[in-house]
Amino acid sequence: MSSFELKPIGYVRKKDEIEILEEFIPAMDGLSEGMLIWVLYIFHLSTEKIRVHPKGDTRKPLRGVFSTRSPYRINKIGLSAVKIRKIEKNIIKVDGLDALENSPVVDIKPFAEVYDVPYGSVLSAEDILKRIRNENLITDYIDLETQIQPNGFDCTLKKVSRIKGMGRIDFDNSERVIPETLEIEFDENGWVFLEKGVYRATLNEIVSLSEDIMAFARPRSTLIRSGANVLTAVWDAGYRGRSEVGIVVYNSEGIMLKKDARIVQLVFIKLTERTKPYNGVYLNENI
Ligand SMILES: O=c1ccn([C@H]2C[C@H](O)[C@@H](COP(=O)(O)OP(=O)(O)OP(=O)(O)O)O2)c(=O)[nH]1
Repeated sequence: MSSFELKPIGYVRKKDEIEILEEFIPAMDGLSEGMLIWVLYIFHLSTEKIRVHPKGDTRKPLRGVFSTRSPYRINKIGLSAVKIRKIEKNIIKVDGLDALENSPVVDIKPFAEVYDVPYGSVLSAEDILKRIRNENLITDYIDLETQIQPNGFDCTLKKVSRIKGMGRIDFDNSERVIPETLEIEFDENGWVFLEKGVYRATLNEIVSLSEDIMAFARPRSTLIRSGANVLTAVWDAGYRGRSEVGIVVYNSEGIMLKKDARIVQLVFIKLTERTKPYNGVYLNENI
């Protein structure tokens, strides 16, 4: 193919406003306010250049256009990641579109964390929901709406146990001993009383981390305000299981926890690249 044609699907009518052509209005179905989108448009006033001065500054030496964001480029294609502020019929109002008036728009597509964020970043609620839908990031939760948080996911109490005996930790795990535990029963109303001390808790949720996601966890602040804390380690990429955390009750009055209480928030972080997945003894634990 030596060349091909692109047709405009709309135009930038004024700052931060895209007017979609009548015939392509059905293609807007599914776009909503607040959504992050890529807008691909044409730098219609620019000319084709193969080497450019970065930022148009002639004091800077010429560079290959592929290593710059210059509008003077071979196919004159511009792209901008913007947030939809409002949709009015065929007008999409956005924030931060870096395009001149009358620029032809040639495509719009959703910004997708999975494809478009190659570097590390904390997953937002929307990203977590997508990964729950697409790759079962979390299953066996009780109520998605209650447990999803702006940048994390609240995990809930399945069972709590007393730690019996002593642990042993060495270098290569060959002499490792993980202490036994003794489960504490919930009463007939589903409550458990924990006196001052250290406990081990199992969470209801099954977490399945793909090779590009890890997680940390923090206690809910309500727990801290009640004089208790949750002890957590690192959730490795590739881990799957119903995780266990420590609970420390500092309050000499103790604490009451109800079955399924939300105790700890997981925060998911995307790695800079896919990594060798976790393959330790806790893989598929408690499933
Ligand atoms: O508070 C936590 C933190 C992590 N995990 C899960 C996820 C993690 O990937 C796995 C193993 O944790 P870690 O790597 O800390 O285990 P380890 O003690 O180093 O043992 P091994 O290397 O044998 O897995 O346990 C928990 O259940 N609780």
